[in-house]
Amino acid sequence: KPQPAPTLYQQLGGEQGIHAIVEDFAYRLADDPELVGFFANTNIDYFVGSLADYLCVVSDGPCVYQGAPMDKAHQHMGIHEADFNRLVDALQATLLAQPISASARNQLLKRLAAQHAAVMRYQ
Ligand code: HEM
Repeated sequence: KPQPAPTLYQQLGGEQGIHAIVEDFAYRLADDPELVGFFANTNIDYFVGSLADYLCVVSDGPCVYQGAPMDKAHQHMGIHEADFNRLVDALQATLLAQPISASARNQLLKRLAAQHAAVMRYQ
């Protein structure tokens, strides 16, 4: 009997895989002098949990995202195009450091890139 194609969530390693992604990503943000300032007033435990839920939903996983929509979540942070690209590069480095296939990595980056307009809406 043919097996259903694995969801992107499964390809990312499910709950454990996404946990590892957000953890690695948070360390990269903290280590990046250009990005860390954006998170100066952020509750990092909350952020990491909410980002994990978000990535789970975006990858068709069995989660509920209860945070703000992407336009409101980032409004008036003064995010410039270069900041956006830098954050995506940090995420790319995270995904490369995890046991994730190129196909899954590119699918996730594509789904997140689709949020560019929303994130930049109120900058
Ligand atoms: C496609 C790109 C992005 C995605 C998918 C994304 C996703 C998220 C999510 C899910 C949250 C949690 C929101 C909540 O729980 O209400 C969040 C918060 C945040 N994001 Fe992003 N983000 C993106 C781009 C960026 C960029 C480019 C920056 C800055 C350079 C940034 C800075 C922040 C900060 C500082 C917070 C925490 C806000 C707070 O403390 O309340 N994000 N983001």
